[in-house]
Amino acid sequence: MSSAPFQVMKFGGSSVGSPRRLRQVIELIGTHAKQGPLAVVVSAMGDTTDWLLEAAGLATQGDLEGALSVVARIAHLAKTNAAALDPARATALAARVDSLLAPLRQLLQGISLTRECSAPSRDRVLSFGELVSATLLAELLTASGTEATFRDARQLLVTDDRFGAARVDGALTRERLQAAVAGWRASVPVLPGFIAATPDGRTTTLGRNGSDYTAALVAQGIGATEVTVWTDVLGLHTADPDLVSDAYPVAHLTHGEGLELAAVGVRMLHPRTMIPLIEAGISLRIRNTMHPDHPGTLIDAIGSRDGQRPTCIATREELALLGIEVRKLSDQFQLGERVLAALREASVTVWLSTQSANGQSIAVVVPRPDLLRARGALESELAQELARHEVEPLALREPVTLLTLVAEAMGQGANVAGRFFGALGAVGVNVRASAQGASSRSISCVVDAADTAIAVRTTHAAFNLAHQQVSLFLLGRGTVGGQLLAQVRAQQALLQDKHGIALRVVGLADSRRALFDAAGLPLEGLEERLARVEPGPEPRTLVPLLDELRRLPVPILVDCTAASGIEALYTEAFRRGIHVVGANKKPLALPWDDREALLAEARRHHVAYHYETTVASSLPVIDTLANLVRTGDTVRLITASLSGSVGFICNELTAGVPLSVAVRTARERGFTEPDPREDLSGTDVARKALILARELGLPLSLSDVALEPFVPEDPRPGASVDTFLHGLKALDAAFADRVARCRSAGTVLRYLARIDPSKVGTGSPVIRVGPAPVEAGQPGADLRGSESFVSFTTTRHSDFPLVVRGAGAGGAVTASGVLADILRISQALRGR
Ligand SMILES: Nc1ncnc2c1ncn2[C@@H]1O[C@H](COP(=O)(O)OP(=O)(O)O)[C@@H](O)[C@H]1O
Ligand SMILES: N[C@@H](CC(=O)OP(=O)(O)O)C(=O)O
Repeated sequence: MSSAPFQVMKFGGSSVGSPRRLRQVIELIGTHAKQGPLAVVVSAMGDTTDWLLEAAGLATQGDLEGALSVVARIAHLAKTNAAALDPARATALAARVDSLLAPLRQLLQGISLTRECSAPSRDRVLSFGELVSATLLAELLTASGTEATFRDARQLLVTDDRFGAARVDGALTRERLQAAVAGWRASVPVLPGFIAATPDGRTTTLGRNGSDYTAALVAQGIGATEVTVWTDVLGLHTADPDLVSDAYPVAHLTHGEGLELAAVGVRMLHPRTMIPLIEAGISLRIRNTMHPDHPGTLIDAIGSRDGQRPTCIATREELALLGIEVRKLSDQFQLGERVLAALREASVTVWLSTQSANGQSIAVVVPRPDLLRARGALESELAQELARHEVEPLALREPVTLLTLVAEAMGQGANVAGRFFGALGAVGVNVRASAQGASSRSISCVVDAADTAIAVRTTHAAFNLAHQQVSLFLLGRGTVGGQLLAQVRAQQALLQDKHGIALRVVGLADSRRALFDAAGLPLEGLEERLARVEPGPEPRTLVPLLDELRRLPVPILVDCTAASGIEALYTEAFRRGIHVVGANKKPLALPWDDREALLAEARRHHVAYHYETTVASSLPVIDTLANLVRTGDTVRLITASLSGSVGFICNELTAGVPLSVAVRTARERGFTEPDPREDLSGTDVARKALILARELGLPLSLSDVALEPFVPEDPRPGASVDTFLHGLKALDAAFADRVARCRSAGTVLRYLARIDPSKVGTGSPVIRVGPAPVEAGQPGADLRGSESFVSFTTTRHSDFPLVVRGAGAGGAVTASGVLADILRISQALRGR
């Protein structure tokens, strides 16, 4: 037992920030200490380090009172935690906290008097967080029955005097640790992370999140084989789980991938943590204190052999992008070298640098807090050139975020860069600078801070999710809209599991109300929720919501309304890169030039506009016609029964049902437009016929349609729907008579559209819509229920027309057609 190798465990601030978590930590250490020798490294409790920075800032402004109140906050957190864990010794532990913090109070007083906080003073201030937490943890462990001792890291870790981000003297540190470890077996050593000291004993810090670096150095120094970093997430995730709710923990990574992730800014790993681990072949585990049974993430020399394993997206925020450009190209200039050397000299971390191929310009990304220093260094390095106007004034962009994709096997995948930038471009994120390492393990780019969340979510989804997220903004909560919501709800799981498409309804609106949530609206009771929203006095503009929609993955505006004037909103959507799926016929029946302009706008912005359901509901009519035309066939005649509702009414009439009853039933079954006059007047059929004719490229308009209404025009067009339905009774007898005459002639009454392109230029109407008797045996004679049919007579289909036939009306079928259009967009994008 005594020769068994040590285990090193690091507990981050999140693990010791509350009594509940601290209790778990003490239990974990107790369990592991029984199994073998253990060394513990601990961070400051919760946000203590941030608070210490705040206190130093206030003191520097001369606000001692403010600074001391922050110290009181820090003391309160420590005392509360300690008292909760060891109530019997609460008073003694509180006194301990006060005595530990007494020098901090003095230090802040000094800073407030001089109004200056030097780098060494700042590091001293910051050291108190870890000193307090490590001291208390050792005491609480001992009280709980696990013998533990505070070991001051400042006597073990030796660094240079670059305060704030000190460099470790590896050899000296190892020497000291090796000498110390012999005394660590009897009592668990508890070391403060993050802090160290210069050879002459001045306190330094290793840089933010430096405690895991401490743990790695300790492991290397004492010959441990494994370091476990305990935190508040189930391991290293495919992306920051705070930004991407779909991110998931990665089981196994190589040291190389870990190094890359740390180097590009994954907050949970200090940039230098991996180096001692790689040097000594030590594996790193990242685990969740609250789920000690979960294996978390293992990072070791082997990594995962799984070629399909996930790709991580790392983000580093709070950065600034500086651009330097030479006005005239000169061989002697060596701009890049000089810029990087000047920044190195000024101790400015450079997160990314990228030079133009000819060396004429360079962009560097630096931490925002270092910006002044970076500018100063560059301006003095290039002072002469700037004065002679040989160099452009420095260009600055802030705040920006560094976004990096990391994967060991990335070089083997096809077109990773294309997919990465393509995904960003598709959601309108501008890439300000980019770089791909020679290692091919990562590809980085710089985006505006405001775009961080959308950029991470989008690239994460493009590379990691077995499913593709599709964001739907649904207009209209009538029959079709309601059915669509029901179908999305019913199909969601299957679409995600079997087809890899995650449909998310992010918005629902009617003419006066809207609900929107970028994270997705819960579908249960959604329509009722919308109905409860207080309607605005005016029809509301949805354009601001389009601005939110455009930022989501695969944004689609789904129009299930019959609204007029909606084309303005479509145009706004297209301009924002939003696709449109419309069941609404009106935008397609606009004057020819307006319709063409609308379609051109969609093409210009490379977005889809699908409207298959505008003609015969979900029947594949538009698509079939488009394919005939695309493949070079010539359409000679289209005959169609395009109104499922009027078709249904014809069948009811044939069966002896009075007109007024038949219309009412059709409306109740959702076959008619909300106002059945649109169907009975033939306007709706005329629109559909026009849409079809226009698909043939015929620049016709509604006024070109020779239209005979099914039911004579309502003499009171302003009357309510109910009044109109009531009034239909007056026509029952005439219709019964008409049907009887058809029957005796061996025909069936139908309401047909005929599109005859040969009539173009003859003066006869190309499109005719009206009631027509159809002989038994002819297409359309035996339609059942609300069936529609479209028959295409073409050069290739001349003897037997190509017939598309089936249910052509009703909320459910139309909604299914809308859903199919939505899925077409998603599939086309995936295929691409
Ligand atoms: N790729 C990632 N995987 C996991 N966590 C991440 C990732 N990127 C950022 N984080 C954030 O890092 C946090 C853990 O790091 P940190 O704040 O240093 O914790 P601790 O206080 O335990 O050291 C997580 O809670 C998460 O919000
Ligand atoms: N307390 C220091 C060091 C550290 O590593 O903290 P954490 O383990 O909570 O990330 C910081 O906040 O930077």
